[in-house]
Amino acid sequence: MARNTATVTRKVVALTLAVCVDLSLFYVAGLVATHSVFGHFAHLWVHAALRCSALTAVTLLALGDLNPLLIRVIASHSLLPAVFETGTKALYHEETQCGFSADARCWLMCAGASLAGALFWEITVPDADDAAAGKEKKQKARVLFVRVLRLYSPEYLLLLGGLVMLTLAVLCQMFIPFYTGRVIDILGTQYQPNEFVSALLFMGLYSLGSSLSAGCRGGLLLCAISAFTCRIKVKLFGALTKQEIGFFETIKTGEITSRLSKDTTLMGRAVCLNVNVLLRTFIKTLGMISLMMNLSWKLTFLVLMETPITGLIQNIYDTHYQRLSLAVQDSMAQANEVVNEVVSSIQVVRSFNTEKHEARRYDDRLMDTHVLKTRQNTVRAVYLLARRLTGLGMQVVMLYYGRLFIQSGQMTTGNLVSFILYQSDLGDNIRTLTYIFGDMLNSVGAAGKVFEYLDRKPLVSMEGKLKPEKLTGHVIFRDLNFAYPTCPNKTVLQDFSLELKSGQMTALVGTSGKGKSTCVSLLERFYEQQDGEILLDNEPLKSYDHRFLHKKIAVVSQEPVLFSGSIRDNIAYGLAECSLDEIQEAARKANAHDFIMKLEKSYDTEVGEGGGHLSKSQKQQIAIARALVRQPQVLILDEITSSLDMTSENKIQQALASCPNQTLLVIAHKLKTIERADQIVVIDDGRVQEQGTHQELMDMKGGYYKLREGNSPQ
Ligand SMILES: Nc1ncnc2c1ncn2[C@@H]1O[C@H](COP(=O)(O)OP(=O)(O)OP(=O)(O)O)[C@@H](O)[C@H]1O
Repeated sequence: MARNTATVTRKVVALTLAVCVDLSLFYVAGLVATHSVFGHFAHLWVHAALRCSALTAVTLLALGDLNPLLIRVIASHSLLPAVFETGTKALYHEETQCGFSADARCWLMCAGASLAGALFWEITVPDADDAAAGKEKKQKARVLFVRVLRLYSPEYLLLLGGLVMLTLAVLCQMFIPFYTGRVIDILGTQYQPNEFVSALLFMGLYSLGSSLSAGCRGGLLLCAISAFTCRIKVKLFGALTKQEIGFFETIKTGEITSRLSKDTTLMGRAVCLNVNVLLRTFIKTLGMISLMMNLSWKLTFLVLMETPITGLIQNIYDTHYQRLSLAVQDSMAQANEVVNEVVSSIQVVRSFNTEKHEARRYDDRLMDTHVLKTRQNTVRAVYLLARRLTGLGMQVVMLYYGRLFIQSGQMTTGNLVSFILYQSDLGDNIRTLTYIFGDMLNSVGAAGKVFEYLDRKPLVSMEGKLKPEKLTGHVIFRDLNFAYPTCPNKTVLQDFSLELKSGQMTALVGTSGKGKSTCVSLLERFYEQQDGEILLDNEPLKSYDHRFLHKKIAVVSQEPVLFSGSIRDNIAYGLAECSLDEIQEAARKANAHDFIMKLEKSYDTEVGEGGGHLSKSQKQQIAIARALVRQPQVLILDEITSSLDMTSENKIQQALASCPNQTLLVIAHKLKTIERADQIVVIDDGRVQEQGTHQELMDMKGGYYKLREGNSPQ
């Protein structure tokens, strides 16, 4: 706080000092000028340079630094009288005495003009100084914007059509106020039917042309936007599904769906529509200014003085509004997250009777959004008030001068009416021009988030190319060290080494949370180990082609996951060509065929969302069939017996025994089911504690023996 006060004081002192020095120099310059013996203009320019140097020195001394805005203000303020005088002399052979006499009005005019100019520059013209963080952000936004435009390339034809229509619409629209003024003039003076009819005819033609072109423009641009959004959504979805599993654990589902649904739409719509609005407004503004100049250049300059003030208000508003918009977006994503979580776990919510608690949680999140939205609306209300007041003030001034000009014969009543019509539109256009930059940055913000995901390289690479014709399924885990990306400090596997011999059954056992499923996740390449390597047939796992690997290594996990669709679709999931015979064969092995045939549409029965129409053991059997139909070389069964009855379990065991060349990795808590395994590996705290056959381990009376004893009721 104290620091802020000191800074403000220093700035006020600097300003006062600069004004005093400058006024003294300006006054002295005026006095000397009147008695000058050498050329007026040389004198004027020398003084301009002197003032410029003095102001720079004073500001540097007081502030210790000069930013680009200050340099611009100082330079334009010091040089304006000299430039103005020289220009007037060169163009009109006149002298205005603005720079020659020590006139305070001249000083005020120059100060106002240089401030307005610098302000306008600051708002509209980008600064090349990348050092400032804000500027860097804008620079980045521009790069993103150009990138979005490039992505529009397949729709360029539609966009071009839209732009042509847009130009036509704007040009036609611009002439309507002009003819309105003309009609008033014709009616106000001596009525001439021919002129009246022709003015009306032109007005009608221009209105028709403008409406038709505007309609076509809208249609073409909306088509382009729709095609673009679809393309980006598919692209983003593709990029997302390629990310490693750790990515989905760190990013919330709500955030991902929000990027996919909202940001892609915002990016497509806003960028394209912004370009449309920008061009339309730009063409219109230029046309209007030239028509207004034609009607009265003095009044036009007066009206344009409103621009820097509007720009400043707009700039302040944009900064606040954007910040609040981002906060609202985030807060809405958090509220959606609660809904996603509750809907997907509704059974848990019901059984723990936490409906009210969840509703409160949702309410809390919505309240955050509400507070932010209220703030956003307040900012908008204040902005609208400031904008209206400025506009109103300018209209009063314009009407006052308009009346004077009509009285002095410089314009007609019709001219003034046309001028007023243009002016009301011009104000809006200039506001739009300034606002559109803020809005572009906003929409580009959404594009930035989409690109962030599009450009993200998955941490677990999928670029392996190896697809050997023969695979034996010999797996080696060598000196693995692994921690999950979400808990990088908690080592789950430590110096973990294990060999899965080809065609043999290996069982991983151990108490909960010791790292058994983690081995499976690493074998599936869901994560990348920090140290060590996993070899499949003596080749690093990562060098295998992604599709090939997941056809050759299949997993049936603890929680079977099915997708909505038929049973047949679910069993053949991910396989381009898979006959019904193969599907039935796999279903028979998984002991699923009998129950499937009893269903009304047998293999074409819909399983419902997440397999909701089936029981847990039926889902598990289909998941097993899905793994078996691929005829994998390495089959992993992660605790599948928990949801199977004894008959199914026995049948599946038999079926698996009929594939003698398959490497089988089984994780089991029911130790009875793995007694016949070729090797049993006990895992404790991420290491192999002991390994051997059932009998060997029982004889050792170690960890396995204890587990077995604890397991004995089974
Ligand atoms: N996605 C994850 N992110 C962070 N930590 C995890 C993740 N999955 C598992 N863990 C942690 O890693 C450790 C080992 O988990 P893992 O699932 O491999 O154990 P497990 O032996 O298979 O247990 P269970 O028999 O209960 O399935 C546990 O402490 C667990 O909390």
